[in-house]
Amino acid sequence: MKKYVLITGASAGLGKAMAIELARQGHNLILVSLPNENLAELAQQIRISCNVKVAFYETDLCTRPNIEALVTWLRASKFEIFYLINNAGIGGSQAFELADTERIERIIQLNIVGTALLTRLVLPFLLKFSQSYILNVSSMAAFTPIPYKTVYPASKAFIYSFSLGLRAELSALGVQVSVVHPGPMPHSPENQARLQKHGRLGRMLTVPLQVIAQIALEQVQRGQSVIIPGWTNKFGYWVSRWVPWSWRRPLMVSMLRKELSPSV
Ligand SMILES: NC(=O)C1=CN([C@@H]2O[C@H](COP(=O)(O)OP(=O)(O)OC[C@H]3O[C@@H](n4cnc5c(N)ncnc54)[C@H](OP(=O)(O)O)[C@@H]3O)[C@@H](O)[C@H]2O)C=CC1
Ligand SMILES: N[C@@H](C=O)C(=O)O
Repeated sequence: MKKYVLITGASAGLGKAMAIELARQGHNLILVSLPNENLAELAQQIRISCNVKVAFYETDLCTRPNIEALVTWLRASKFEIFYLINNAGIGGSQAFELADTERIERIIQLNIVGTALLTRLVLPFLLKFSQSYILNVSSMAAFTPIPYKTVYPASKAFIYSFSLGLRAELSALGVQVSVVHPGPMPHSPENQARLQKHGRLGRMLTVPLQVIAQIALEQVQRGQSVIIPGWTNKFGYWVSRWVPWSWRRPLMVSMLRKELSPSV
């Protein structure tokens, strides 16, 4: 039987890094992301370099019909899926009063609704195995409110709570649920520009993409529930638990205002 790992948001960033790492370990993959982002080329590169099976499906996971169509395709193709990685997610920094309502809706649809619905619909595939895995990608943003990001951290707090609840519910059925909380990942020009504005702090919080992918996948294999890559992010988690929000709030406001200020 050919077992597959299904990864959403696999065309770029962390999703792509995890796809490559899993293929190196010999896993067959199903890659999902938005149309027209060279997913076919990536699939072919991975097939050739890692000698594994790679299928791909291009869709916008912001709508329920698209998610249902994806799952219909998975069933029709008779894939045996033992590992689901819910990685696709969007965010960004902007004053809430200027935010486009469509953008707000897409963040919630993709990060929250899409993750919950896809997980529910893929679960029957996972339950066919005596041991299977779900890895949800949250963010360090899950642990604190963030002004000028507002909806994004709230969506990632959902992923954190959803993952822990689901883990408690599904462990008896042989499905292990983990959640990873990356800090900032400067792999796109937009993210690099934002991080540069935080100078040394931004650099300290940054863990290379491949390292995050390796840590996340390794910790899943060890049965870890909450995965926080990098000691600076672990310290950030500790701060979010023990330093009152009233103390952290002015710092957050100033950091995020700096991030939004025009580049010099
Ligand atoms: N970037 C960062 O600093 C951090 C990111 N995260 C989280 O990590 C995850 C990966 O982030 P990152 O690697 O930066 O992401 P990228 O923006 O680099 O890539 C996002 C991936 O998701 C796909 N995607 C975006 N929108 C949709 C959609 N509507 N339907 C289907 N696929 C979609 C993209 O597809 P396509 O290429 O086709 O557009 C792409 O493959 C996300 O959940 C993010 O919230 C957490 C902490 C920090
Ligand atoms: N992708 C998110 C990273 O934290 C963001 O847009 O802020």
